[in-house]
Amino acid sequence: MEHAVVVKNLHKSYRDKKAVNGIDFVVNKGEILGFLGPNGAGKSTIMNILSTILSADEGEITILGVPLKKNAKSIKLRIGIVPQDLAIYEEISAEKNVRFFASLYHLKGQMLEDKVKAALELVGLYDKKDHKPKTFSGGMKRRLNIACGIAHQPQLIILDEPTVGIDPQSRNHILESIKILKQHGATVIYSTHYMEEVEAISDRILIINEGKIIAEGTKEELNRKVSDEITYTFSVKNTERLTVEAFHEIDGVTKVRLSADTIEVTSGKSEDNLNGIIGVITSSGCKIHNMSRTEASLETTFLELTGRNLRD
Ligand SMILES: Nc1ncnc2c1ncn2[C@@H]1O[C@H](COP(=O)(O)OP(=O)(O)OP(=O)(O)O)[C@@H](O)[C@H]1O
Repeated sequence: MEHAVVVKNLHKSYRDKKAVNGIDFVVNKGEILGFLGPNGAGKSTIMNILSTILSADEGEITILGVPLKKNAKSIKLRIGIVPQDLAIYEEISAEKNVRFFASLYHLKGQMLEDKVKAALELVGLYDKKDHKPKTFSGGMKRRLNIACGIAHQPQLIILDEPTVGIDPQSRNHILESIKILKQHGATVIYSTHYMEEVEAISDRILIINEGKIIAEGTKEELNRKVSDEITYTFSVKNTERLTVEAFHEIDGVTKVRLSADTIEVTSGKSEDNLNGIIGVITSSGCKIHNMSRTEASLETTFLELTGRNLRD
């Protein structure tokens, strides 16, 4: 797999505060990498270092095949940066904003106009191109911020919490836009503390906490790291004749909890034993009213790995 970004042993401190504490990761070409971590985890620091805005104290970074050290200027022209704080001009039209930022990348003439139009269309603001951002909602400003960062059609796009505090419609629009950028061949690094966003769009997820990467993988791989188990919960009547032992005779069952109207059976995920479990219940004369299944979610995985809730 070709790598768009390779980061080795990255460190960054602000005076005595260690914000990034020796991290290594790669970003595969063409993927959306979700950077998930709570406030203060170090996400912005890493995004700013990759964006060439901040310099690292220590570490080696290669972006699009070029070492970042000594090549920041040329790399900057090949990447798109969508900063956490809005970087738009409130008093000039949306179109002029995008044109200004795109022109910083040496675009001119018809090529510039085409890319400005494409960027405004991507974020759903082309019909508002003549309006000034001061008249926009928070979500529209965030969308314009993205258009400004990506209009030059960079190979690598770095977005730092691009959906903070916006309406669901704008959020969905932004997530869809990012998927389209990937379809057009871009590599995307996306930092957020919203679990559902990384779940919705990431090919791979890095979980960062206190300046360290504590887990990485696809959503499924991360969940498997914490638990390979599934719990079936049955709402029932007449549990008097049921015994815990009867369930433990079924292959894969690891835990059973019985109460007057509920049965919880935990089992290895890969076991094909649901029929056996239901058989034990019904053959004892129990009537099942309802059943649900619970697997480890990214939320529970995060809690397990960090001891912190993402929304704290
Ligand atoms: N300029 C700075 N001076 C001193 N400390 C800083 C500075 N910038 C960040 N920090 C500290 O470094 C740590 C990492 O901050 P960073 O902004 O990278 O985290 P984050 O994961 O992006 O959080 P957030 O979601 O709040 O932006 C935090 O403890 C933060 O307070």
